[in-house]
Amino acid sequence: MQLKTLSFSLSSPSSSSFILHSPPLSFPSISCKFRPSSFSSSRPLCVSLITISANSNDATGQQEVPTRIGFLGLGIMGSPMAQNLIKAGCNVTIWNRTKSKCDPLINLGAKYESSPMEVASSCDVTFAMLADPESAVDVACGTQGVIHGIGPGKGYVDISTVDGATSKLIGGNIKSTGALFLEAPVSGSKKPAEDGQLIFLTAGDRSLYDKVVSFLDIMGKSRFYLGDVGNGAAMKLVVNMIMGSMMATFSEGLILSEKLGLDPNVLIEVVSQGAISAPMFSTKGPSMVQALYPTAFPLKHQQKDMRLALGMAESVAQPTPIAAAANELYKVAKSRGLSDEDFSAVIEALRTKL
Ligand SMILES: NC(=O)C1=CN([C@@H]2O[C@H](COP(=O)(O)OP(=O)(O)OC[C@H]3O[C@@H](n4cnc5c(N)ncnc54)[C@H](OP(=O)(O)O)[C@@H]3O)[C@@H](O)[C@H]2O)C=CC1
Ligand SMILES: O=CCCC(=O)O
Repeated sequence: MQLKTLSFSLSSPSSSSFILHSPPLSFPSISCKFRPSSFSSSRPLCVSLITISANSNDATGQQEVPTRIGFLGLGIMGSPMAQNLIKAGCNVTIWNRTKSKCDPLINLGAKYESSPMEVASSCDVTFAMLADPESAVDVACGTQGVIHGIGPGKGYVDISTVDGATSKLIGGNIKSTGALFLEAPVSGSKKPAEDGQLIFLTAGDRSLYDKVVSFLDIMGKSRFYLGDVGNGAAMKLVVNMIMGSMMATFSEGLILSEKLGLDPNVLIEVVSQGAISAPMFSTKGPSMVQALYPTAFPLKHQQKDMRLALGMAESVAQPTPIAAAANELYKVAKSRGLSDEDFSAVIEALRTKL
């Protein structure tokens, strides 16, 4: 193994691409973050990358780094992710169904196009961060969708949390145009998105992964390359299935401690010092005790992920009784009008009148 430091400049947004001399495509699948030294958008950005090469002869590899970046879907996650790209000096073109959400990013220097098709047509690589399978398919493959603007030499990176079948459908349509496809769902919520600390779970075209690592490293703290399309989606859904069940059982514990006359804040403290300590409990617990649910991860999306994870488990005949029970709780919470609250509002589904 050889450690190698590479530098390149993103200071020429008008050129369509530039060449980064890179190692062969054989470096390990797990990479850590190396942050740019500055996030000022007013001067050229120098990004330093350290890549691990299994081969000391790297003179053969030349990697084209895309310069025109598209970003579709500017919700809770997409907005700060696109903002980090803009602040890092990238040349970003945006689109969102609700146009008003584009305005703050346009003020930061983003270009705007009026459809996913036009964004894909004007960019080298287009990222998308959409709500669910339906919106991800519509934006990629609908009448004004990405497939009508993308083609050979371009790439599409779908960061939305969807199931493997949806990702394969989108990937197949993108690749039929001659473009490359990468699924790249993320772990980490609103704050990690703002702080550029997301964890990317990628799968698909390895050559596209290699082209976009510098952008993933602006938005995230680590990245995994997991092979064929569907593996990133599956990993994401397993993680979120665990998270959804954890939150449901944590909610039961908080409610039960209250009913028993215990101080739930003390419960949170006890949990935080023991083997089941988790950042999620410490950060969300105190607000839950106050019945406050400021939205970082909407409850409707958590229920969507439980539903998709259960479907995935069904497809391989794997029993997941805990997740199935937790899913029912999220469905009750949705029926009580809590869809747009943070998913920690699932605790409300457990409140009963004595
Ligand atoms: N929030 C979180 O903590 C995390 C979320 N995720 C996943 O990331 C994705 C986005 O999440 P988040 O940003 O929180 O969600 P939001 O609900 O805040 O944003 C959803 C985005 O999808 C767009 N959208 C929804 N329906 C359509 C449609 N039919 N056509 C076009 N665009 C549509 C919305 O547009 P509009 O503004 O017009 O409504 C918006 O841009 C989801 O898949 C979620 O599961 C992953 C990790 C963490
Ligand atoms: O999909 C949402 C994930 C939220 C998190 O990882 O904190």
